[in-house]
Amino acid sequence: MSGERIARKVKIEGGYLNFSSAHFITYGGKCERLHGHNYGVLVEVEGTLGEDMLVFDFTVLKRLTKEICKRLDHRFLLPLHNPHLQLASTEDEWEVHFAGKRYIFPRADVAELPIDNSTAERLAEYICNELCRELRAFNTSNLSSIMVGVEEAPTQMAYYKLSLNE
Ligand SMILES: Nc1nc2c(c(=O)[nH]1)N=C([C@H](O)[C@H](O)COP(=O)(O)OP(=O)(O)OP(=O)(O)O)CN2
Repeated sequence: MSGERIARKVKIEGGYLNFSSAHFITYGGKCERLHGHNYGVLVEVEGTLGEDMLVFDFTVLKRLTKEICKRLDHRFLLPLHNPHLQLASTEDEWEVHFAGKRYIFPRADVAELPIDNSTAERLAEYICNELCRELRAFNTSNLSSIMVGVEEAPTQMAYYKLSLNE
């Protein structure tokens, strides 16, 4: 039905939409200890019915999201733009300083993220932006928004929602 004014939503969650990563955030002038989370990811896409009566193909959305999760899985999440961390790199390693602490990470074990802190909020934003970049290869003219949720633990989740086609 063309000119449809009803908003619809598709959602993908669970399964392999997860990543297990190490991180620490800085907050309140402090830096957490290095620790890990089994992060869960959900994606919601809103829009009208497009071709074949789909808002967007679940299977494509899952594949794209899984690929992004895979790039984060079993890595240290390094926020490249954290003003409280001093970073230095060589071809093989990242060196991270905070006050008296110094970490050395093999480069192959690091996900280099263009964010200022590896909070669930920023991770949701990062994944959402990555997903939008991947979606440029598809017809998304019927979509109005995309939202990504990142769950640090079953009790705590952060969401980021982006309006599309504005
Ligand atoms: N809004 C947000 N708040 C907090 C975030 C975040 O990303 N967004 N992150 C953290 C820390 O990363 C912290 O590691 C959260 O882990 P958690 O296991 O919940 O910490 P606790 O040890 O305090 O919780 P327990 O339930 O006792 O394990 C903090 N806040």
